[in-house]
Amino acid sequence: MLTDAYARRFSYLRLSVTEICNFRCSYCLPDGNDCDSRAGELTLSEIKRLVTAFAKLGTRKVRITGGEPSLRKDLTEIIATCKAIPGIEKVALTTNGYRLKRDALAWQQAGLDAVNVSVDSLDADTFHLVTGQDKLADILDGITHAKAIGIKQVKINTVLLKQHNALALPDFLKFVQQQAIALRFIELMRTGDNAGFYQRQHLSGASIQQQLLAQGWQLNTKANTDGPALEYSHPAYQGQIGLIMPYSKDFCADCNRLRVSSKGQLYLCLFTDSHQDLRRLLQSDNSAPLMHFLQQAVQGKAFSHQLAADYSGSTRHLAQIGG
Ligand SMILES: Nc1nc2c(ncn2[C@@H]2O[C@H](COP(=O)(O)OP(=O)(O)OP(=O)(O)O)[C@@H](O)[C@H]2O)c(=O)[nH]1
Ligand SMILES: C[S@@+](CC[C@H](N)C(=O)[O-])C[C@H]1O[C@@H](n2cnc3c(N)ncnc32)[C@H](O)[C@@H]1O
Ligand code: SF4
Ligand code: SF4
Repeated sequence: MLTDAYARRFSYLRLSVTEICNFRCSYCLPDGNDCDSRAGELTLSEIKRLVTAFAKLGTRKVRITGGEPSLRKDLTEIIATCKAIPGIEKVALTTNGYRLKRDALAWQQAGLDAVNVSVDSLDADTFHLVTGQDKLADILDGITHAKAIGIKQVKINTVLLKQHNALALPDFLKFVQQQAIALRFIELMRTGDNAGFYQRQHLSGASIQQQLLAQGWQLNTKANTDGPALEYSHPAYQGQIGLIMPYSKDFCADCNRLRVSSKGQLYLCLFTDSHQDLRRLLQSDNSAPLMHFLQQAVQGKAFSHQLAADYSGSTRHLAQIGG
């Protein structure tokens, strides 16, 4: 099992498969792609070797992310490859939803267990303004479709933005009252590129948490491979509300995840400036050297990010490593 110096165990791999994205989310890639090349993206066989080594070291869940992972033409094969690796129990995807309606069935048939879709506003104009794409209705249809075809877990991610969705809690609550879906608010994180935007738009999730508790929402228990969200349920609501609050105390204490970028770099944390190139260890089916490297590398994982000191490491934006 991959275990770090603080006895944290890593059962969850976040694997980015591309840095490319077709959206222009104002907190992430406001000017669109700053990388227009697919050169150097991990190939299917490199992904297979990578995930095999992680699985032998105790990884049970792989979340495929990006950039926008659905822009990879071989995404369905990537899902099937990850799902077929002994030890991998759950294959999940984080997507902007652009290809959900078209491809969700193929992904589900390839073994996709879970999909998280970014929806920053339930108002079509605001959604357009924040993401640069006038596609809210399409993406909501895609979410309905993904649930209807039997993808076991479908969730929504909403970045909390002072200007755009700070006052929209009643709309989001109404949405989850009628839909059996978990909607998670993510506190906006400062990255290398978004300092000014962060200053203007960051909002703590604490007041939403207080409102939920005051209205009788109850914290759900977590599985070992779950991400950092605190998810709450209420008997009068079909869905759940979650909060991802990286600025809160002890957020990193139970970190269970590691990241590999689409170019095969190991990131021990979302916000670090040191990453290690794994590519040379992905050229052979012998997992042993890669497993040994990972076991050593994980000892260098810091206890926590340093966001409170405005330090984002070398992370310019989250499309670079998949959030
Ligand atoms: N700071 C920090 N933020 C994270 C971490 N993991 C997830 N997030 C934030 O939460 C966002 C949404 O995460 P998802 O890709 O939906 O994955 P998840 O929350 O692990 O999802 P589940 O597997 O459903 O629990 C990420 O893009 C990040 O913005 C983390 O380890 N550290
Ligand atoms: C980087 S995206 C990659 C996957 C896909 N393109 C998507 O948007 O779901 C993953 C998640 O990170 C979130 N995200 C991006 N930049 C962020 C930031 N600076 N702070 C908080 N969340 C951010 C997005 O809203 C999205 O839910
Ligand atoms: S958050 Fe996702 S969809 Fe939006 S620009 Fe970043 S990578 Fe693209
Ligand atoms: S910020 Fe780093 S240490 Fe903290 S939860 Fe995220 S990946 Fe883990």
